[in-house]
Amino acid sequence: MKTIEDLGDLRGKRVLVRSDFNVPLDGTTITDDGRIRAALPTLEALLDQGARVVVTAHLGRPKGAPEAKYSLAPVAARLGELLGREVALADDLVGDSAKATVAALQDGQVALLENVRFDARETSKDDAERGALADELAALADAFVSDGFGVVHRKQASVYDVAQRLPHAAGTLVLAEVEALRKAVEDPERPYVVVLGGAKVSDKLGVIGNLLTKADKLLIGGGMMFTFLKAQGHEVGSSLLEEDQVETVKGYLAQAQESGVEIVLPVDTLVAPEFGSDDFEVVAVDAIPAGTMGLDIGPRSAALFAEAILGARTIAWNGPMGVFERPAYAEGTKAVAQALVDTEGFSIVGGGDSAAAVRLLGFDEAGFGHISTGGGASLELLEGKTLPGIAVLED
Ligand SMILES: Nc1ncnc2c1ncn2[C@@H]1O[C@H](COP(=O)(O)OP(=O)(O)O)[C@@H](O)[C@H]1O
Ligand SMILES: O=C(OP(=O)(O)O)[C@H](O)COP(=O)(O)O
Repeated sequence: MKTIEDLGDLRGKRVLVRSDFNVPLDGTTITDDGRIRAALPTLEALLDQGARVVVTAHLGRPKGAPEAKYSLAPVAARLGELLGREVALADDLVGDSAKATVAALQDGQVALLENVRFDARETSKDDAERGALADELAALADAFVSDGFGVVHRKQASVYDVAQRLPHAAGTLVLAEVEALRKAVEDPERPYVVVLGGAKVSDKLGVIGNLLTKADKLLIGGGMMFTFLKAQGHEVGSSLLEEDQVETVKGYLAQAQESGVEIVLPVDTLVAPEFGSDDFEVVAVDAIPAGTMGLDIGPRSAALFAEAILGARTIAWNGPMGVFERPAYAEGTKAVAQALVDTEGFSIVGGGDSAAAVRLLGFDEAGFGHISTGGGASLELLEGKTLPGIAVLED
């Protein structure tokens, strides 16, 4: 991959940077700014050279139209504080406001475009639609730097198509992530254990087929566990469930058995009648009461998972074990994080929320082998897949 240095002298040049600023928010308060901090080295390197930096990023999953709760305004403010410079926020992505904001930039100044997913073309499956948006984005800049590692697994206009239209390079975050993760991908020390959880169940179920050919053990917690429990014939109440994936998961369970890979599922879970309720209890996974939802793995499961992690030489973890944002449902995630710190194996934590969980629960980042800013992206790299946002930079 080309680096920023390969782009030559960037003084006075308009450089479009794709960052991943998909940070956890409580209203308009950023609860963990790790992804913004991770973007700073590239932005500072460009600004120090006198480039005019235009940043594009997404927040959440808006449905292709502006929605106030997904505005990047809190991110612009935090980025300005961290850079120690004013960050102009355009009201739109490629409209009059964006054009005027970019035109007003002086050398060494930075602007942020409003949420790229407010434009439905960003995530379109249609090449021509994405291409039309990429043309408009490319018209705002002289060069493109891809540094949003958390989105390089997405074939989206601001990640993939725009790179085909401008001289391009990988930013320092993308380079560092790929280097750190490639080591684990190519020759993981064994036993190699992968821990999966979180809420993006349909996305992440897709990686399991390939992981079953790589890992020795898969530990499944978080929102993902209920589709597995259902596939085993258990009732899961009102827990997060991908009903249409139950058959696929049955296939994974059979595949694992044939190939000698162990899939470790929780034996107990913390349930409550509704999200946020303090009326919770721990039940066995074959006794989830109707009308309750599973919000964390239970203590027996946490001990089981910790034991597997402590016995491993390489551990990749993506996705919290429960709704860790509420202390009452954070114990499973804490236990897994603690085991990752205690193990003698090399540990990789991936994902916006998983990395945030580690910090918010008070763990020292130095206790982990690598904390990746990308969950889906790091998992797909670990699967051995070619990621569109990386491949396009290798051309
Ligand atoms: N049992 C569960 N039910 C619903 N949501 C859950 C459950 N367990 C974890 N989560 C949620 O998963 C979210 C993180 O998922 P995800 O985005 O997949 O992880 P990451 O960003 O680390 O890749 C957290 O906000 C957490 O509250
Ligand atoms: O948060 C992200 O990914 P992650 O939850 O897999 O770490 C990225 O910003 C990608 O977001 P997306 O999964 O909505 O494309």
